[in-house]
Amino acid sequence: MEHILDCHGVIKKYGKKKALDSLTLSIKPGTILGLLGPNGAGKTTLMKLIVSLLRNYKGDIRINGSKPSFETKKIVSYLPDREFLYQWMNVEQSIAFFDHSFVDFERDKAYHMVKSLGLNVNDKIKSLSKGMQERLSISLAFARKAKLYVLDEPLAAVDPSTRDKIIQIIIENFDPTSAIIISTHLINDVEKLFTDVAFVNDGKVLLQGNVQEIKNEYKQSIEEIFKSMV
Ligand SMILES: Nc1ncnc2c1ncn2[C@@H]1O[C@H](COP(=O)(O)OP(=O)(O)OP(=O)(O)O)[C@@H](O)[C@H]1O
Repeated sequence: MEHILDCHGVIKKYGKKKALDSLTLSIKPGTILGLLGPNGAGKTTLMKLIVSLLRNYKGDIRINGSKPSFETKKIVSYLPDREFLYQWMNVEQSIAFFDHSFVDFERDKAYHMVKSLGLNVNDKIKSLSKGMQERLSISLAFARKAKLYVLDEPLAAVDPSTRDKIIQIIIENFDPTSAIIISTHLINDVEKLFTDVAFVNDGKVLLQGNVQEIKNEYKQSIEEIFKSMV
């Protein structure tokens, strides 16, 4: 089966600083990968390379067989780790904006998701709390019918019960011909979402594999294994 994402020996430097140091990672369709690593491990750098926001790297990155480019952006839905919504818009205008921006955007799905997460279409973005904006951002990212979803710390600001609800929505809507990468520090809270995890530290992948197989092998929780490795 062809990988949706293949990264091989990826090196990315900022000046003399090596943010990624021969990083190798691959993802098959049907994978929900937790990208786990401490601050500064290289998670955001890797995600920005995948979504073609950063260039000038060494090694090889392939998305569905192609190098990251304007073309691959069409099949990758990206949720950055910073606010990206236009504050002057309301929820409905944000949905319309995404609808115009992406051919794979499913407007009805977006309406359904924002509604089930307790948002009103007339809510002004600037009046929404950080957690409410996160609910909208996640709805917009998942309303695209993408091949690869790249979500940088998407669940940090939402309360635990909303987090569970979002996890439920992601699982219910997950198309097994696609794949998701999610970076997070909230290992225990979101572990149930992952089929696979990759531990990243100092720009390298220390361990990647299926969650259940890793747990069986190490006989510890993912968080315990993670803490013993990084
Ligand atoms: N624009 C930049 N210029 C210089 N160094 C950078 C830049 N962006 C990131 N770095 C450095 O690259 C390394 C990896 O950073 P990155 O943001 O990818 O890590 P991260 O795993 O996403 O961290 P966090 O969990 O804190 O968001 C860090 O040492 C960081 O200081």
